[in-house]
Amino acid sequence: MTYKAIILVGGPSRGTRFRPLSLNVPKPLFPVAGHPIIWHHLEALSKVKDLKEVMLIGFFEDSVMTRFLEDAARDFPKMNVRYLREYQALGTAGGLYHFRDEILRGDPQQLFVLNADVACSFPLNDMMQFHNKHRGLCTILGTKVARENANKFGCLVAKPDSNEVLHYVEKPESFISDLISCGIYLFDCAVFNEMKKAMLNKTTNVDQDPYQAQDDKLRLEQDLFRPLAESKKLYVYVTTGFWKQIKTAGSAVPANALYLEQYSKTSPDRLAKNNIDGKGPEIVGHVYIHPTATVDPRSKIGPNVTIGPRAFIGKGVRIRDSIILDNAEIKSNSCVLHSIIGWDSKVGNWARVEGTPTENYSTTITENGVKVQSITILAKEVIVKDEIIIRNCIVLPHKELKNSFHNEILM
Ligand SMILES: Nc1nc2c(ncn2[C@@H]2O[C@H](COP(=O)(O)OP(=O)(O)O[C@H]3O[C@H](CO)[C@@H](O)[C@H](O)[C@@H]3O)[C@@H](O)[C@H]2O)c(=O)[nH]1
Repeated sequence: MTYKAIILVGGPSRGTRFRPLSLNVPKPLFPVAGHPIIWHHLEALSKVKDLKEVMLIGFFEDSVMTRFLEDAARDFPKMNVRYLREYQALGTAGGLYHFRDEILRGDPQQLFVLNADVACSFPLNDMMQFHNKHRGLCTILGTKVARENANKFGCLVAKPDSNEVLHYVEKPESFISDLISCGIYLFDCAVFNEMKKAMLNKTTNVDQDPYQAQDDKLRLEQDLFRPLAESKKLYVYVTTGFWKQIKTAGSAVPANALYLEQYSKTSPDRLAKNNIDGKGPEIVGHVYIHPTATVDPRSKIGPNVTIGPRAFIGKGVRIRDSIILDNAEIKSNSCVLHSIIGWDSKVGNWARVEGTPTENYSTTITENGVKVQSITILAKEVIVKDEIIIRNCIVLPHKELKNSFHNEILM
């Protein structure tokens, strides 16, 4: 059996909820646990035997992906990783259908398709085993979420014994199931025939099907999964591993924590350790420090912290549950909690940058005109002066903050 994989990376117009961080880097390339979000997808795919090619499909300009593709070629030399650009947003199945000849070249039998905006333990080999036991065309990776969050996802009702999907409803208005789609799929390549039918159905049955969006996009969720479920060709593999959607900028922080925890089990050498002689920063829990970062031995870091390339962390600094991006500086005795500190930003001495951990899946930034409690984000090149407190704020690039702020979006 030979495999290929697709990562649906979307495009510039889709990164809006990831602002202000997507102003500087496209969301799929935002670093989490020391690597771009989709690097983690590649790492998981690299462990699938007989998977030789990964195609990123999206509508970003080609140049956006160049550097990432070079790094991927270095880090995953056994896989050919390429970028295929849609001339416009074609929908989650539209790009696959458009590039079908390219995808089917070399005659792969099965195809993984992964949404870019998720953090996951990616149990791909388990999905393969499950997939090869049923007679369906598609296995969806499923997970359970809290009932009140379920309608933000594709919801599945499956037969308890076989896990055959009986109903698939994308973001239903009322509750139908707490079993949801993780946006990770394994298809038999024969699914392209079903896509062709879905495409024809869409172009000929305009106005007739209330479930279909009336536009020229082809979507896996609305146009393909329902007919596949009706013809008993759709199955769900329910994972107990971790999974989290990365929609807002703040959701990068919990995603970071999940990947750091994974490192602790699969590659503990990637994580920072306390020096045996007690010299060096005090490390609490899971922490990733880029080798080019400078961290003062009198600081205390962790848990769930990533410190990026060339960052500088001064003496007496306390950081937890945060991502410090490239070349950021946190000066002496400052405290950074539940926050993202943007590229080249500077936090002065005795300052405090603090957010609120959020467990829900809300993507709204304000409610009734008031900023909701969430991770604090300093975008690129923000300066926080000495002794200033920034709590529960989103700060746009190039701002200099000379006063303390709470619960605000600072433009
Ligand atoms: N290439 C390409 N990619 C796209 C397009 N539209 C969306 N994507 C990519 O497809 C993924 C899904 O994005 P959305 O369409 O925004 O859907 P969603 O709200 O994230 O919901 C999807 O994911 C959930 C799990 O995270 C699922 O539960 C849900 O059913 C659905 O698949 C993202 O990685 C996005 O970048 C497109 O036109 N072209």
